[in-house]
Amino acid sequence: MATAPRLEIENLHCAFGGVEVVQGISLTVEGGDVLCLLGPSGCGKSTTLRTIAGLEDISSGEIRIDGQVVTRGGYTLPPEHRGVGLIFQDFALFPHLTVAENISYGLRASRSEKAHRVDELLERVHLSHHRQSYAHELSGGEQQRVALARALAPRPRVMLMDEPFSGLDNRLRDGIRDHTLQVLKDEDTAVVLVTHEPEEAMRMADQIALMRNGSIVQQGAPYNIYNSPADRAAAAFFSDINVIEAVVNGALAETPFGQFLAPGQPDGTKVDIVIRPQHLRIDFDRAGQGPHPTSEDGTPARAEVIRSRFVGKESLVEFLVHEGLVMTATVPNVFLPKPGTVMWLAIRRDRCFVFPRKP
Ligand SMILES: Nc1ncnc2c1ncn2[C@@H]1O[C@H](COP(=O)(O)OP(=O)(O)OP(=O)(O)O)[C@@H](O)[C@H]1O
Repeated sequence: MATAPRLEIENLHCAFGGVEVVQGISLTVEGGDVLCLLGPSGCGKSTTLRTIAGLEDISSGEIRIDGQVVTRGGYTLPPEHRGVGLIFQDFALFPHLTVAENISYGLRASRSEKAHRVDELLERVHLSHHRQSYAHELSGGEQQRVALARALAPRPRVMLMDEPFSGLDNRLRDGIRDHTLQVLKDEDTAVVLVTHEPEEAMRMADQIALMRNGSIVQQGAPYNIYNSPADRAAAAFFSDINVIEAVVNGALAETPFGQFLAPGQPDGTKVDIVIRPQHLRIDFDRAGQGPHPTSEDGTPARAEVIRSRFVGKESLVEFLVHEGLVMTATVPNVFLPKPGTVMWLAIRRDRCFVFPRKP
């Protein structure tokens, strides 16, 4: 018989004072997998997480862990019986307990089993030398690792993490994220991680659920979400975008970069053609001529440099294509053409998206 997924959420609704903030969310997470709830502030990420923990009542829907119903309209298994671990932004360590005591605090086991589990986790989070330290003697990163070990100690079936890295120093964050991910994978727990940072979601997630206004607008592996966004806003959530506005005529949208296919869109439909700055190609002007059109890049358009800036690994060059259409290209390394320089821009056809415009 096939085993049930570690965590299943079915058509979850949750409201505060009659206002629905979670509107029909369904999700599945397997053991050892990380699902990131990603979205702007107020879209309902934390509320969803809190319903999984059993800290928030739902209006309707169902939550199951290893096939066992933990929340259903009118029934809620108390948080302590769900087998879930929680890590929030403030690690909330007990200041009067040592690192080892913090980790063993929630463990219900014999003294020797506790000692064994604490040793194992201290090793896993590289803090064996700090077992007798107190929270105030640890750096932010070390405190985060104690919080992780403490949440993992009872071997939770599901780990819930709400912006767990946002209080950490920028320079440390990447290393701590990678290490945390490794520890979570080794423990085979199913992880739901809330974040509003796309880079964090891309780095940590096996699956991203992109949320907006209480609903999931798109769900998939980071690569797929980035490369096949569901709509203009989904594309814009992950990077700056360029948008060319056009109107459909005969299933085609006419632009300065040639025609784009708009299959299934009736004549007169307004569409947005979306392209990320790194997918514009730049070429030099040769006596008023640009490069030849190709099937890969379509027709190039003449454009004038407005501004160029070097921002570290790459340069940002802003172009005026025509009145009302400004486009930005990113170019690796240093490329700083002067304002007024005439160049030619082309769009990588395999990297652009055509979306009907939303009102
Ligand atoms: N206990 C509550 N009572 C009333 N409204 C609430 C409560 N908790 C959350 N909300 C509202 O529900 C909506 C969703 O909040 P939630 O915290 O889930 O969003 P979020 O996506 O996690 O945002 P953030 O990233 O800012 O934490 C918000 O409009 C918020 O004001």
